[in-house]
Amino acid sequence: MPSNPKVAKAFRAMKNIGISQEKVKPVLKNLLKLYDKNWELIEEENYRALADAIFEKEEATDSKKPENTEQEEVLEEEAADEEPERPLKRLRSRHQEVHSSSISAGTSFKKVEEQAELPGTNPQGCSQGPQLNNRNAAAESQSVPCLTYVRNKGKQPVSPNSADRWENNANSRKNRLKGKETQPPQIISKEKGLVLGKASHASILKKPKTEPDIEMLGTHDIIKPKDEPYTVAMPQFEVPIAVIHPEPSNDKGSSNGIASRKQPDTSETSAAELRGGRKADKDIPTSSNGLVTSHELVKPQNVCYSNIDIASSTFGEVKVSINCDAALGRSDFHLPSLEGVVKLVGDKCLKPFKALDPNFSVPKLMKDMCECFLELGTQYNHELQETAKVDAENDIGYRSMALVSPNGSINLELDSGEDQPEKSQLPLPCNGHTNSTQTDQTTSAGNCGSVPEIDQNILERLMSESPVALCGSKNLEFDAREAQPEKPQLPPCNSHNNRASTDQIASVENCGSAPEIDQNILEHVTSQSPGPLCESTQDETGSCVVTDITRGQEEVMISLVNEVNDRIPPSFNYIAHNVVFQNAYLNFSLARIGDDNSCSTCSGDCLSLSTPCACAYETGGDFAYTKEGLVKEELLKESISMNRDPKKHCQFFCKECPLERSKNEDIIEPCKGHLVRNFIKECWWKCRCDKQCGNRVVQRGISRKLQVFMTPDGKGWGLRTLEDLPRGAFICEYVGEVLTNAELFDRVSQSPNREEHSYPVLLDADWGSEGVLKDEDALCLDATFFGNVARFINHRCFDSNMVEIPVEIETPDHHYYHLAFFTTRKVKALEELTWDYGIDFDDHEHPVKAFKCQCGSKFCRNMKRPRRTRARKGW
Ligand SMILES: C[S@@+](CC[C@H](N)C(=O)[O-])C[C@H]1O[C@@H](n2cnc3c(N)ncnc32)[C@H](O)[C@@H]1O
Repeated sequence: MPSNPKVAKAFRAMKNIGISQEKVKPVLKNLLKLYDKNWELIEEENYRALADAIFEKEEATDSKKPENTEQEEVLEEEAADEEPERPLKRLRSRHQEVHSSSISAGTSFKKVEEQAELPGTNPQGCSQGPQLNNRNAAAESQSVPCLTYVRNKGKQPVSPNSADRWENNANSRKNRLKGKETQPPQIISKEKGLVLGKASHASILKKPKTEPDIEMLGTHDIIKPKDEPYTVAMPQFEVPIAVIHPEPSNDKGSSNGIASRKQPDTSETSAAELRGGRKADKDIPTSSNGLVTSHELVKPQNVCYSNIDIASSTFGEVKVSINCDAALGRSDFHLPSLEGVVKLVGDKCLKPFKALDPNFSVPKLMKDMCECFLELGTQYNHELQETAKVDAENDIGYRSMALVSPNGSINLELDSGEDQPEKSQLPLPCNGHTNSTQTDQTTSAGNCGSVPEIDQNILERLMSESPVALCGSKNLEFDAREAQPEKPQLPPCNSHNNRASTDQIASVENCGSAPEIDQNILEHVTSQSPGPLCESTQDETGSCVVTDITRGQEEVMISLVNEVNDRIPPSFNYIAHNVVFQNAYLNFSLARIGDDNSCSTCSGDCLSLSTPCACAYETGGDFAYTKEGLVKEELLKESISMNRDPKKHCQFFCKECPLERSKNEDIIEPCKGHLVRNFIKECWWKCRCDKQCGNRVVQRGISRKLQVFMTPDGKGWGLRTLEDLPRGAFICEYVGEVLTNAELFDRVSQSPNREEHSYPVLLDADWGSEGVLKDEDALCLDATFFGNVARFINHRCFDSNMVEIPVEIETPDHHYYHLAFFTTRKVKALEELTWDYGIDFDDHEHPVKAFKCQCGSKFCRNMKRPRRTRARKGW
């Protein structure tokens, strides 16, 4: 045993997740050096830093060199002063509770009949459906409880030929999390004290409690994919952040996924020069601000907004200074925290629109910022100031200052730069500073420099939207130029103002030293916003056509046509992968994926193995896909049957249903039930099979020829296939913002027009494994503002040609998963693709008003009477 107990403990922790000492030792040694022997950093989150660094190292090197095996050497070498490798994944210093659902015992399913009964033949009828998808049978329905519960103790693969393999699916899934206390699912059972109430349609809608701001910070804990650069501080405000995705379709950023730092660019050319294509004028006034280093700040010549100043140094530091005269002479003004201001601006600008208001502009944003500053400043709030002080103690990349002149005019400065001198405490209220829009006259922040965390999103938006790009002084291997996916040439915009087009992209590219930002976000803001799809042209027949609504974000181009009416393409931000909105808790860590949840010894294509690997446990010991990449019959039938007749399937009932909780926290109605769904589990990073392994389908993205079109029957836009499709084919994932159920409730309640199209679905397939699910774990997806092609899929009652199946990719914790659509039958080219939202058309109390169904199905639930109850898949 090593003499240092901390080392021994680290070895033990790694051993627990299957990592040998040989692998741990060199990495631990490096980490110790890197963190100055700060064991706290290494130990936190159950040695997550260490585990991640080990995995990264493994991924980065094809050949593994055998290391010395003596643990003691680690200690001996702690003192060695060779330059350690940087950890390949950046860690966040904050502490975070490792969440995971407790495990419930698996449930044995009844074998489904070959063909699901049609509604007409089933007097019980299928239940009504969801708007926010939750196929919970409404409580008045006669739900079929699970009668047997079998625990898959051995986790042994089940014979692929076993007729019971889908029965084992749920068992294995419930057992997948290590070290979790097992507990049976909440089943309809009076003995367990669960109430099986009737569906109440009279619940009072109540705004959910909003989390305090302090909790909003640091709710995300995301490891970036190896192909992407890492972000020091994930954005925390209203703009969603990209969720990890396994194989970016565009090969951008660092090829090996290692975000390393470049040496600072010491060239004399400043970012402003690059943008303007000329050398900096050394006579341009420079800042004397204490926060700025000796590098000159150069004002670009093309900035002409009277109350905004932008200056950059030769090292790429940039300062944005906003002058807000409106506080002039106001004695009631007190300096608010910048965090508060940014939050308020976020609320004001972003909340109502999400996809940017077509009238959005940076000057307007800055004006809003000044107004918010004034608003908060005149409602002096001591608590806010305290928060600012606390936040100021955090080490953050972006600094900001708020200066108030003696005459009350405000000068806000946003400053990006990591080599700033120590932050100064903000004396509050601060009202004795010289105001100037000239950076050289700006008073030192030392006198008034609150340094709260500023939303990186705001900066990124500024980067992409501003006529002058903001550049940070952080130099990373990541080059914004690489971040631009190769996009097909798009026809010129003819109906909208595409502010974030190539000009802005170019200015970001030219920065050379882009701040460290999430590549996905950069893509969103540079290529997506503002929302409208503006590449529509008219073809010779006068039809509106968009060549590729994905703007190059999918492997295939997806066109849009309107041959029916004058409606122009909708305004939204196309994203190929989910993004996290705000409070949703996604805990991705390779360290959480044990060996029994990945195939670390596989190579090539797992589907060709004679005995299925560990990744097949989830699906009862057999892979979910055929060699042709289609979902296997049994799983498909089971999934279809679940949608068509949920009452025949196993449901769980939450102890305290998040849906009901968000409606009324004081009187929480009984849970109306959630289906226990079968998951597909795909191989992933920790697996050693290759990227083309047949057990990786959804993560590879859309491959079929699809088209968005205007439906002729009043359903608005729809999605259709341009090729014949076999049964069981993957079409697309439902991509959108990952929100908590409470956030969604909030969003929908605040929506000015609730009757408009809404796109949320619940990720409730595993809610039952928890006692009381926390708000941040009760997730859903909303594609209203950020989404992919799935947002165009229309509803069809009962006999839709697609079915959704939950897919586990990055995390065994099923709070978060992917919702993937597969065909339920052969589909002919040009047929519309539909899925059954599961809406209860009679639920008039639902926050989202149901549309009048035009699905045309002979089983349409909206037409047929008497009503059938059917649980929504959504809310
Ligand atoms: C996910 S969106 C589908 C795309 C939508 N048609 C559009 O134009 O953007 C859902 C919305 O489409 C419309 N919709 C979907 N299925 C429908 C149906 N069967 N009948 C009538 N409207 C439908 C409703 O307005 C619904 O809120």
